[in-house]
Amino acid sequence: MSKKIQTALISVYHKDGLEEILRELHNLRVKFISTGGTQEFIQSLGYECEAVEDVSGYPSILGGRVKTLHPKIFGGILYRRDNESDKKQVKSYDIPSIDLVIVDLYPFRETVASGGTEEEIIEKIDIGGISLIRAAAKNYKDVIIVASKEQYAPLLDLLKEKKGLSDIDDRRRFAKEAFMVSSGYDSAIFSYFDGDDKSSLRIAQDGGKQLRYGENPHQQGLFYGNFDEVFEQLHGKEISYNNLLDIDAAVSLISDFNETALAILKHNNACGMACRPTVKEAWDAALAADPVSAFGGIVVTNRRVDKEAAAAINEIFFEVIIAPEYDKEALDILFQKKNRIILVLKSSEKATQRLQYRSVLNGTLVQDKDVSVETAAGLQVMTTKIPTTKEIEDLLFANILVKHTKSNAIVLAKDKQLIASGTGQTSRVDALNQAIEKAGTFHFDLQGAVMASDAFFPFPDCVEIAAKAGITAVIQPGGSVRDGESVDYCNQNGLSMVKTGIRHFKH
Ligand SMILES: NC(=O)c1ncn([C@@H]2O[C@H](COP(=O)(O)O)[C@@H](O)[C@H]2O)c1NC=O
Repeated sequence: MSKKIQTALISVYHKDGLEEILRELHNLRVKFISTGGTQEFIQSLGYECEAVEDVSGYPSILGGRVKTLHPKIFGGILYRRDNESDKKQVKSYDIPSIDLVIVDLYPFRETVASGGTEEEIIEKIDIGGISLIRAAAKNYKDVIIVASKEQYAPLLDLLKEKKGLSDIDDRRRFAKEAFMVSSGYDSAIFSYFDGDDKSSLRIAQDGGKQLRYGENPHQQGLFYGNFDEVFEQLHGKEISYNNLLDIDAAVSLISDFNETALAILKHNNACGMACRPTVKEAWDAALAADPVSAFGGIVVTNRRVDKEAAAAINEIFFEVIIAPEYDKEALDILFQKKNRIILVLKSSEKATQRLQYRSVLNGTLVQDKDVSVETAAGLQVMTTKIPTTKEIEDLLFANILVKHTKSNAIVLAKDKQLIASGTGQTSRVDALNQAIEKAGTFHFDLQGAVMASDAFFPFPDCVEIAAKAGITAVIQPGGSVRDGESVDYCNQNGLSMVKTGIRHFKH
């Protein structure tokens, strides 16, 4: 059954965006009841508005901690319009009927994010507003609840197109959104109190985006997150589930490099990467590692893409390009392919969360993101031979790459260029053999190249194979009971080896 709005209770923290709603409600002769600041705002626009205090007969107390929390307000929202006993009670206690509630909660998340003090944060835990939302949403059969500014547009549609008349489906939709707001709000409060304890997991992610499908077309997919906060999409088709996985891997990888770098990724692993003075040179060197795999991949760089780089990149087919900036002429070239996704990385900080979540069995695994980036100062030389300065640069370069490669992983590099990697293998020897074979396929000379391993060498077999292939320096976490055997082999065969003490498994 359609219901008409007669009285609206409005209590909003941020007043902006309300003007048009007030105008429409006023045109529909809706009566306003409001809390202090909101009442002042409504009256400043020339509309009549009754104070909550005048309805309840009770002042706002405790510095505003208690203002709407009164039976006359909550009775007016919660009474069942088709229940005779409720109707009698409402009449006898002189409770007004409230059929629209508009709330914008205290900005709790924002206060935490802006580094507010504990006292400021606690005061931003909204009590009355959240209660109004829950009450109105519970009684959606009779009441419309607008629990955030996101719902102003749907409310305006209702006011303009349906002259304020709502049916039960409309009101239930608003109620659903309201519970999303209230549960998200409480989860944020819980997370703040929980801090680093992780005593239990409450995740509230608003606004899930339906993707075309999941990993495969027969699977459904959704993305919960704020893509637009991280990227500006300048061009191309809709981003898919697999694109998002690759984009995440690409941004994580490139964020670990300070100098000009470019990587090409396929299925979350880098199949090409190099650091060079210009993006074009980095592209050429990255592509050389594996021009076959690069086809259809994701390109990411940490520098502005110019015309020269764009022209070179444009020569092969790839799905996505990510960069912090593009020259206009570069975009003219890159726009040539209709579906190509062109992204501006606006903020790499906002691109990542401190924690990683993964569904396992009937639960969720949570861990800190692997943000460790090893430096020369932290390396411990294990062999009598000390790596040269150039080898150390290559070792650190390869070590970052191996951290971002699926385990078991081996990365071979030279002159800050990825030569080849062994990815996601069930043994470290297999990973190394895969890398050596691939280097051969693309005619790389491994003489003087370095090897990085994501975890320690359980046996000396890897250094034996590597030495025979021409590798001269090795970086690994260390920690195997047989480290000594690998070190002995290196010493006898003129290799240097450093350990980082940090394992980088990526399962
Ligand atoms: N204490 C209460 O009874 C109460 N009732 C509503 N509020 C909040 O007060 C704010 C609006 O206050 P004002 O209209 O005075 O600017 C809104 O964010 C609303 O969610 C309250 N404040 C916090 O709990």
